[in-house]
Amino acid sequence: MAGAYINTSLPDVSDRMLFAVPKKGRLYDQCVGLLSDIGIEFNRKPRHDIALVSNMPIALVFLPAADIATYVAKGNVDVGVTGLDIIRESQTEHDVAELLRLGFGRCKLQVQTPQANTQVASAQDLVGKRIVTSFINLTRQRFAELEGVADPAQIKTQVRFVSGSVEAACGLGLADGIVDLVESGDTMRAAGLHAIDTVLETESVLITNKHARFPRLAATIKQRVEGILAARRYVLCQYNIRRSALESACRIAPGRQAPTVTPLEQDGWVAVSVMVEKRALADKMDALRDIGATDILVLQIVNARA
Ligand SMILES: Nc1ncnc2c1ncn2[C@@H]1O[C@H](COP(=O)(O)OP(=O)(O)OP(=O)(O)O)[C@@H](O)[C@H]1O
Ligand SMILES: O=P(O)(O)OC[C@H]1O[C@H](OP(=O)(O)OP(=O)(O)O)[C@H](O)[C@@H]1O
Repeated sequence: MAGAYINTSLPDVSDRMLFAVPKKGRLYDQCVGLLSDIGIEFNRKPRHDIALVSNMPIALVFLPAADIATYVAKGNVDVGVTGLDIIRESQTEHDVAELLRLGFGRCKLQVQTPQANTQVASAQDLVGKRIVTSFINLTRQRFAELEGVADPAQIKTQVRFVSGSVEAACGLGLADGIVDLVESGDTMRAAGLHAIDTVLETESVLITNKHARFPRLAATIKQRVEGILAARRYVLCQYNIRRSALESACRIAPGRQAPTVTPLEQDGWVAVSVMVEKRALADKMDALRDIGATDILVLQIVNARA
């Protein structure tokens, strides 16, 4: 077997589901935090890109975020976490199944141009000009739309690939515009650029190969992640209210499925327990108070299952 060799320092992963995780960069900390929250225990040795999970038949494979969609699509790994932008750019959306949007790594892929260049007010004004980006496929698709051309290979806009520091391209005179990710906008503004078009809104996604070898395990991971996402998004709100006001209270805070209602020892009163979205909590508490709810308590949810 030419080229084949056995590396005895690599763990045997043949019976394990391979789970790809970004090895560094913007998604790394959030992914590792999520793994811990869903009860995945592992010990990653320094400079090792494979770590065996000690309490589940899973091996974590630490890979560049930009390559994960392709590895999952080709079946080199079974499941993975990466950005929607990467899935679309690597044109793997038909070969991977999206299990779950994860709510972190949220940003926009935007067309940007120097603020000082008043000749360019919209992306249409960049048609036929020079664009620099790490997202050549998505950029060509967007300019094909703007140019009214069916085939992105036929566009007249010149799209050139760079692997990083995209924002420097206009200042260096290499481009009339760039297409890159924007979250806070700090990097864009520091480079004297502003956004004139949004190509894609992205966030991180849990994906699996369409012919996954471990569908039950992948479903378990999905279910656990859903529980953690729900726990992060909701709190448990408990209050007492007169039974006569219960219907109004349930309209204010209907919960995910329905509130749990328990009779109180005090005649005509009930205790209610309901999941409430954190972002709406203060308004809901005010509204419940206004219709006579008392002893309104808010409890943190550590984990959940639907
Ligand atoms: N500013 C940002 N805010 C939120 N999410 C981001 C941001 N930048 C990138 N991402 C998301 O994280 C993914 C990986 O981006 P990142 O810049 O970490 O790439 P990387 O090249 O793997 O890491 P590095 O830049 O350290 O080499 C992106 O494809 C995108 O989905
Ligand atoms: O709008 P902001 O909050 O400033 O974020 C945008 C920046 O984040 C990403 O780069 P990152 O910092 O991850 O480094 P990279 O250029 O090495 O990928 C992206 O490529 C932008 O440069």
